[in-house]
Amino acid sequence: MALSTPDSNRSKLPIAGPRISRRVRIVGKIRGFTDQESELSGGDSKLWVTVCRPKGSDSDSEKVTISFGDEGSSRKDRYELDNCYEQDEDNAVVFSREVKPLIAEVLSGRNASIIAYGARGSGKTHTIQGSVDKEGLAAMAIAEILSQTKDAQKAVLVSFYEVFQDHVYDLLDPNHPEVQVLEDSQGKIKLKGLSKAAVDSISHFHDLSACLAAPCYSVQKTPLQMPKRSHKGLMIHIASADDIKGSKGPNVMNFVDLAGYEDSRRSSKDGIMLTESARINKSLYGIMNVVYALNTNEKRVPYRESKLTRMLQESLGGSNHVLLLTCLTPILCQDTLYVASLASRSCQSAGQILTSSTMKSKKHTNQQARLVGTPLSGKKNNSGSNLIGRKLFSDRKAIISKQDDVTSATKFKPLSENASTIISSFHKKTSQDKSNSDRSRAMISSAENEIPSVFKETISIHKMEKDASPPNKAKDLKVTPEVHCDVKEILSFADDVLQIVDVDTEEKSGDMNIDKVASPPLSERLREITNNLRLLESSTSLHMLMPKQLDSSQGSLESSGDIIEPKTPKAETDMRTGDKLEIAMYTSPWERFHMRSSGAKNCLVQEYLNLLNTASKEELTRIQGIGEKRATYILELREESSEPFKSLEDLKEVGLSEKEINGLMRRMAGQLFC
Ligand SMILES: Nc1ncnc2c1ncn2[C@@H]1O[C@H](COP(=O)(O)OP(=O)(O)OP(=O)(O)O)[C@@H](O)[C@H]1O
Repeated sequence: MALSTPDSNRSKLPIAGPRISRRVRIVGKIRGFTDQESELSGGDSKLWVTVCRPKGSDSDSEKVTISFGDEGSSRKDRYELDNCYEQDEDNAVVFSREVKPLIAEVLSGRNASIIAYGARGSGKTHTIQGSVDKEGLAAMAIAEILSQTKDAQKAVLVSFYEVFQDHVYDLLDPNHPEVQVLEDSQGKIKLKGLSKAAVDSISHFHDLSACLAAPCYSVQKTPLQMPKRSHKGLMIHIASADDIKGSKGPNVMNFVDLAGYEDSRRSSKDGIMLTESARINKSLYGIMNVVYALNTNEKRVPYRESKLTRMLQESLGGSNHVLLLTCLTPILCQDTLYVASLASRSCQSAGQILTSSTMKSKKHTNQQARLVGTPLSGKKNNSGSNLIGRKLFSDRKAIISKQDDVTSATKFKPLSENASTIISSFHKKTSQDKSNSDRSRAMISSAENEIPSVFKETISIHKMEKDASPPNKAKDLKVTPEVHCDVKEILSFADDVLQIVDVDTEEKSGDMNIDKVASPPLSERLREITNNLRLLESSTSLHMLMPKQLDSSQGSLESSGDIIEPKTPKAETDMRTGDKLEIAMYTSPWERFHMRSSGAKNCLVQEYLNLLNTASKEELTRIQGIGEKRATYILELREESSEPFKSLEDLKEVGLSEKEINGLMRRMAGQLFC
C-alpha cells in the first residue's frame, strides 16, 4: 500500500488543541522504521498502516481513518481516531499540536494526562521519554512549563514512579519504596510516599529522569526469573505559593509510558510470563475502560479496575484533559491491530453510534457482535487478539442503535447512558421485528449488557453458598443482612425470559449450544440456585431487606405488584458535574425486564466466581475452558488468596481471553433455560 502523503499544509495549521466535546482525545502515532527494519527490507520499507483524512479537511476537527494492510491484500481493517501522526511527523510536531495546548490548560487550573499506549516496541518510550538524539514529549513539556512559569512565581516539581505488578514504586527515592494509593475523607486520592523534586532547568530534569533507567525491580527483592515489564510515569506538579498553602493542590500534568500490549496467548506460555502478560493487559484494559467510560459519559468510571487509573483518578475525570497516544508499528503486527481497535472503540463518544445499516442484516450484526473495536469494514478479523477488552458480555457498538434511540433512552435515567441506549435500541428493534429469533437474540444480548451502575449499587447479591455441595433447602442459603437482591425479581426475570424466548434452531446449534457433557455440575448448580431461590422466595420475605421507596409517582408500578423496586434516590447527582439527574421511572415492561436481568446476571456471575473459588480440581476441570493446567493454576492462586476470583476480569489471570470468558458466561446463561 502506498504511503499516504501527509497534507503538507497540516503542520502549518494553527494548533488544534484538545477537543472539549470529549474528555479523552485519542490520536495515533506511527513510529519510524528502526534501523533493523530498514535493513531487513533493503531500504524499501513499506508502511503497513495508512492514514486517510476526510477530503477537504483543513483542521483537526474531523476524525481520520487508519487502515492496515498491504496493497492488494484482503485485509481491510479500518479504524477511526481523532487524528494520527505519521512517520515523518516527529515528537516536536506531536508536542506543538497536542501537548502544548494542554500545558495552557494545566496552567489555567486543570490537570492533564498524556498516556502512550501501544503494542510492544511501538515507540511509546521514544515518544514520551525520547531517545539519545530525540527529545521526548515529557522533556519538551518541562522546558515549556519552565519557560511559561518563569515569571509566574510557580514551583515546578516532578515525581517519577513505576507501576510494576500492580504496585506503585517511587523512582526518585533510590530505595524505590512502595507508594500507597489512598483516599482521604473527601474522596481525594493521596499518593503516600511519592517523592517530589523541584526542577529549575531542563538539564536538572534530565538528571532527575535518569532514575527511569533504574527500575524498581533492580532494588526490590525480585527473583531473577520474575517478569520485568512495567508502566512508567512522570507527574509534573505546578503550584503557586497559594496552592501550597491552601487546600487546592498543585495542578498536575502526567506522562505515562505504558507497558506494551502483547497477546498473552502468543507470548510465552510459561506460567510467570503468562501471569505478567495477563496482569499488564488487565491494567491496559483498565485504562481503556476508563477512557471509554469518560468518552461516553458513563456515570460510573471504573477507576478502581487498575492501580494506575486509581492513582491518576484526580487527573482523568471532571474537566481534566486526557490525551491517549496510540502508538502504531509501521510493520505488520497483530497486537497493533488490536490496540488500534480498542483505541478506536474508546474513541466513540456518547452521541456516536452505528447507523441502522449495521442492524439490517442479522447475520452481519451477529458477526459484528463478535468483533472488537468493530473495524469500519464489515470484515471479520480472525485474529485471536482482536477480541474485545471491555465489559464482559458486551459489545455495545454492535448493539447501539440510532441517535433517536438515544433520545428515548434518556428517560430511563437509573441506567448509565449506554445501557439506556442499548435497551432503547432493543425496544425499538423488537417493535419493528416481532420474530421469535429476534426476540431471543435481544434477550441474549440484554444479558450481555453492562450492569447499570445505579441498579448494581442497589441490587447486589452476595455469596449465597460457598459449599461445593448445593443446598437442598432454602434455609441453607446464607443470606447476610447486606443482601439486597430481590429474589422475586430474579425469578420474575426468569419467567419473563422463558415466555419470551423461543430460541430458533440456528441459535440452538450456535451460540446457545450447551455442552452438557463438559459441565453438568455447573448446570445442575445453576438449576439448583434457581430452585432454591424459588423456595427462598416462598418461605422468606427476603425482599423486606430492600426497603420500598416508591412515592406516589410510582404508584402504578406498586399497584401492579409484579416488581419490587430497588431503592431509587429521588434525584441522583452526577458525580462529575454535580448536576441533579431526573428521577427514574421504570414504566415499560422492557425496562422492567432489563432491570431484572441485571440482578440475575449478577447472581449468575457471583455463583460462577464462587465455583472457581471453592470447587475441587476435579470439579474445575469439568468446567468448559478449564483443563488440568488451568485447574492446577487456580488451586495455586487459591493458596495465595482465599478468594482469587472477585470479578470476571480476574479470569484473565488464568489466561482466559475476554472472548473465552464471554463465551463461558453465555453458555452458562444458556444452561439456565435448557
Ligand atoms: N519514530 C521513530 N523512528 C525510528 N525509530 C523509532 C521511532 N520510535 C521508536 N523507534 C525505535 O523502535 C524501537 C522500539 O521503540 P520503543 O522502545 O520506544 O518502543 P516501546 O513501545 O516503548 O516498547 P516497549 O513496549 O517494549 O516498552 C526502538 O528501537 C526505538 O529506537
